[in-house]
Amino acid sequence: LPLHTAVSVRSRSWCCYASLSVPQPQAKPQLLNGNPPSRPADRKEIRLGLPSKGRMSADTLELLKNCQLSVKQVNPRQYVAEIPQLSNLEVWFQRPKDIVRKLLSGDLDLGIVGLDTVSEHGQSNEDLIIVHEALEYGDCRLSLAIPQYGIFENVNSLEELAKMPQWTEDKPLRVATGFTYLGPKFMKESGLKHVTFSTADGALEAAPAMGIADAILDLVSSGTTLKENNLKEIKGGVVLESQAVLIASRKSMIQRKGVLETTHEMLERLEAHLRAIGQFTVTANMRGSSAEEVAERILSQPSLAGLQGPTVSPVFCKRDGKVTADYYAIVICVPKKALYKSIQQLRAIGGSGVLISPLTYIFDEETPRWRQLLSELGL
Ligand SMILES: Nc1ncnc2c1ncn2[C@@H]1O[C@H](COP(=O)(O)OP(=O)(O)OP(=O)(O)O)[C@@H](O)[C@H]1O
Ligand SMILES: O=P(O)(O)OC[C@H]1O[C@H](OP(=O)(O)OP(=O)(O)O)[C@H](O)[C@@H]1O
Ligand SMILES: [Mg+2]
Repeated sequence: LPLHTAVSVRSRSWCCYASLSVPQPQAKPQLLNGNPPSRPADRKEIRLGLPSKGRMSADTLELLKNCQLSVKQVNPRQYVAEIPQLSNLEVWFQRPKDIVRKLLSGDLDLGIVGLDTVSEHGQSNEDLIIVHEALEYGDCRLSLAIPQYGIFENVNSLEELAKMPQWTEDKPLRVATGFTYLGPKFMKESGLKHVTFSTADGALEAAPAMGIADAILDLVSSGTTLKENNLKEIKGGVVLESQAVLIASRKSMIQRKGVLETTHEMLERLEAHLRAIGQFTVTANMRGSSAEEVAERILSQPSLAGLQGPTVSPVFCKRDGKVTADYYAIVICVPKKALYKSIQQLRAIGGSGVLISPLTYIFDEETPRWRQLLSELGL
């Protein structure tokens, strides 16, 4: 019977193809390196999802470029690209929420999106792992906001909002939000009983003035949009602080060849770069009688200790036929914020010819996040 069934189904489908007299337009598969796309289960390539547009997109490409992981995209409307530094990796440009969905469905292995998107669309799914939780861009918060006017004029906290007599079972607080998972969860955890939600894709700040909602729950960064729409945040109303994060599928890291290694390389470069962007390398010359004496002078200044103490090297010159070292070259790392104070302190102890250079990477002996990831994966 199985054989018979197989044959008959096959012949039926042959018939079906034969009856199509008009050639059908076929969706042209997107080719990467000349290869047709493979099915999720048997694909060999590693896939990284990056935001295709919106405010995260340019900053994500910029960060990767600064980590020497430039994305090679043929043109902005092509959704597939590569990072030549990472072999066997495909980059797919997708909307942030689709990146999270596709990580869960196994169609992507890694992704960069805002923490808000992971929390909303990942819904604490165990397969999603946040590999780097602070990529230092896309900063915003998911926050509850209410009108500055009318019955809300003297309401400044979530507690006060909850206590307002206006909210009853028949007439609940109406909240407009795009965060239909996190919103109700937050309100429930905050003990607000009489609440209903409505949703929209954008421009939520208009909802209270339009009479559609009493409050909104949306992303805030500078606060300008709220202010321009006569809305205010309230104490205790922040659901989540968000910034860009690197996420990965647990299943992919464990099962798909090469995903864990690629995650490690990306993590190392990201950590080393993000550590470096806060620092400058400072080199200077100092007159001194010995390297130790120069080092002592440097270490007497609070802003000049560097990451692991100063490097001091003799600068040799020939005088009266003899090779001597009257000067020493010093190299230290200085936090960008403390740069001017450091220069003043260097000058005060006799530093001259001060050169400042940006740093690309600071590699530690070991990356703490990598250890954490391995333990989370049980490896
Ligand atoms: N005002 C903001 N300031 C900083 N980061 C923000 C701000 N708004 C959003 N973000 C971050 O950028 C991510 C992408 O937001 P963006 O508005 O580009 O796309 P989206 O809202 O997901 O889609 P769309 O608005 O096109 O429907 C958000 O998930 C969040 O992490
Ligand atoms: O605090 P601010 O700096 O003013 O930023 C907050 C605004 O930015 C986002 O909107 P976006 O620009 O993405 O428009 P959208 O509503 O169409 O998503 C967010 O939804 C807020 O409306
Ligand atoms: Mg938006």
